[in-house]
Amino acid sequence: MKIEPLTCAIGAELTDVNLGDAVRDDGLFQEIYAALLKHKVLFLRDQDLDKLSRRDHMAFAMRLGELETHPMAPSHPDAPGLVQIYKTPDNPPDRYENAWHCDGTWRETPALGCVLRCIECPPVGGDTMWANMVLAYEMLPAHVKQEIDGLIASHSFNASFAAAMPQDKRLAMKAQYPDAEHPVVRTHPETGEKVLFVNAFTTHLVNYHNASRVRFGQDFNQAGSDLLQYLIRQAYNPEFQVRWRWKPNSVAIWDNRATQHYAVMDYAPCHRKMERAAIIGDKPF
Ligand SMILES: O=C(O)CCC(=O)C(=O)O
Ligand SMILES: [Fe+2]
Repeated sequence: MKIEPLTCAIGAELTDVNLGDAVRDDGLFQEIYAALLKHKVLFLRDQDLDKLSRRDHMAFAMRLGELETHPMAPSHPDAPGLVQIYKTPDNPPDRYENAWHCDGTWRETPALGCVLRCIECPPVGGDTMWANMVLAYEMLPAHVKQEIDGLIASHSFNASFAAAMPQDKRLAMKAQYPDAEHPVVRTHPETGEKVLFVNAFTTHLVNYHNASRVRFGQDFNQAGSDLLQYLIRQAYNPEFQVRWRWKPNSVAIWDNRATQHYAVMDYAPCHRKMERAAIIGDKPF
């Protein structure tokens, strides 16, 4: 297996390897996992269904942990647990993955990561981008790092994906997934790296207003929301990003604990079919 970095910031392509082999080969799996922790998102081409079956797609993901179910997206009929993200003329490209986000921060335990395969894609367009949120944290000015140390933020499903849902559905979702609170800076459980952990699902800073300091005499609510917006914007910096051009049978594996991503919706009225196994993560600290 060869590992070729795609940018200075994030992402590497794995070549000369079939992901299916890593289901049964521990050494290969460990090598891929080490590359994932280092590069944060890995890409592979030509992982056809006859080489990497749907069952093996799920089995590879299950080496990382238990599979997550999705409240809205349907599962594949032959592979329950594999979520279909199919954008077709009957299910036209909508506007819910084209926001910089970290998967499932509206849950108590956001996803550890995902394994996403492209089944069908438009001739051009429909790329996905990822951002390195460890680097985004590192590059913050020292006084901002100090200011956000110990801050907690609230995250809501309704803040992003559900904004366009009918109210009764939205309320049902809220009952099932009450808002979750997570540290603004989380520690990666395996690498120990600090990660800037706010995104499109983050609604407000929970304990900023209680800070016992006056900040330029400003209203704390406004200052807190300015600070949150500034932190959320860090993922938008191209210096922290990689952009991946899909082909059928390309696969991306991302560490959701250290990244955000954005699926570019620029391909209507073309089709795009993706299949995704998400892995349950732990509670951020
Ligand atoms: O379709 C994609 O490229 C990614 C969509 C997404 O946000 C996800 O699978 O979590
Ligand atoms: Fe996502």
